[in-house]
This record gives sequence, C-alpha cells and structure tokens, in this order.
Amino acid sequence: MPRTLEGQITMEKTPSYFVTKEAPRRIYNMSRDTKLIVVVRNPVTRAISDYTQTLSKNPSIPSFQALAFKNLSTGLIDTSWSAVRIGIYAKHLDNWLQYFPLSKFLFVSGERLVSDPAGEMGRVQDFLGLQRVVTDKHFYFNETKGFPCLKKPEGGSKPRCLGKSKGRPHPKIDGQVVQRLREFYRPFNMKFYQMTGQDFGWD
Ligand SMILES: Nc1ncnc2c1ncn2[C@@H]1O[C@H](COP(=O)(O)OS(=O)(=O)O)[C@@H](OP(=O)(O)O)[C@H]1O
Repeated sequence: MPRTLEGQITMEKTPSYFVTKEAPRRIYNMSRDTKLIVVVRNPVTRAISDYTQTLSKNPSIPSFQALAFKNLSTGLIDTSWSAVRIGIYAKHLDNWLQYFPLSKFLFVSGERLVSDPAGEMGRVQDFLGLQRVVTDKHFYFNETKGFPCLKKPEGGSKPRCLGKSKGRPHPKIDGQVVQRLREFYRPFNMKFYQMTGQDFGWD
C-alpha cells in the first residue's frame, strides 16, 4: 500500500479478499484502523453472474446446474464450487469478525447500488467521513445499458457507463435449480442479516 498523508484516504479493491482465509489477519497486522466495505448481492444471482463471467471466457464449460449440484436428483449442492461458496456470506464474515469489529464494516447492497446508486454512495461517503460530493446529480439511467451511468466522470466531459463485462445478460437457469439454491442460501442469508443488523431482502 502507498504511504498516506494526513487528509488522504488510500483505497484498495480486491473482491477475493472477503473470501480469503488469511486476508483478515494480514490486513489487521498491516493496519487495524482499516475500514472495510463489502458489496453483497443476492447470492443466487451472484452465483449466476459468476458463472456468466466464466462462461464468457470459456464457452465449453459444463452447464450451471452440472456445476452447482453434487447430485442433481437429491438436490445436494456442491459447496466446493467457488460460485456457490462465495455467496455463503455469513461464513466469510465470521472469519473477518475474529479480527475486526462490526463497526469497521460497511455493507453495501448490490441491488440498491443499481436501483439507487446515489443513496448507496451517500452511505459510503458517510462511512468514510467524507462530504457527500457524489449525489443524484452525478447519475442517469442509461436505457441501452439498462443500468445507471455517470453523467460526467472525473476528468472527462462525456457520460460514462461501466464496461461490457458489467451488467451482462445472464443465461436462463431452470426455475427448480434457482429454487433449490434459494433454499440452500436462506439460513446463511438469515445469519448474515442477523450478524450485520441489515435485511438485504433476498428471501
Ligand atoms: N451501474 C452499473 N453498471 C453495470 N453493472 C452494474 C452497475 N451497478 C452494479 N452493477 C453490477 O455489477 C456487476 C459486476 O460487478 P462485479 O462485482 O462482478 O465486478 S468485479 O469483476 O468483481 O469487479 C454486474 O453483474 P452482472 O449483471 O452479472 O454482469 C452488475 O449487475
């Protein structure tokens, strides 16, 4: 990490830290004052999004359901598949709470980041002790992209949406497969709501 002067905030974004066993200890040993921001979305949609990403790089991978189930007829989920495992948020958070108190965390709703980006960004700015500089005025809904985009990014004059790999259409997954995954995640989601004191409304 670079040196940070008074009045500066250094930020780093690595999604995989949240699910990496050694990360909390290492970050705690680097700086126990670190603030932690975790963006979470419905773990079922997250798993499908993850699969979509892998599929785009390698179109010959097995079907979603072939990877998600150990046994399709008994409905046994394969928790060793990373797309499934990452969505067990309560388990990962438990590991972090061995080092950091809950007050060091901000949990951002991935769903609200799309439906109300300025609102979620407001929470981020408050959490970091920043003035609310990013507001409603900075976003517009781009009908073609189907997502909010920035009206005028920092240092640029043209509107800017996130890249092609963000907000891709997902393949259609069988309703029963989705239902079984919902059931699988429900207790972990409940635990996560309880741990964070936030109901993300996934159930
Ligand atoms: N404004 C805006 N524009 C486009 N996409 C948006 C936006 N806000 C949130 N999202 C959602 O971000 C998802 C991709 O983010 P990731 O967390 O997968 O990105 S990363 O690769 O881990 O950095 C991506 O997931 P997919 O829809 O599965 O592609 C989006 O749903």
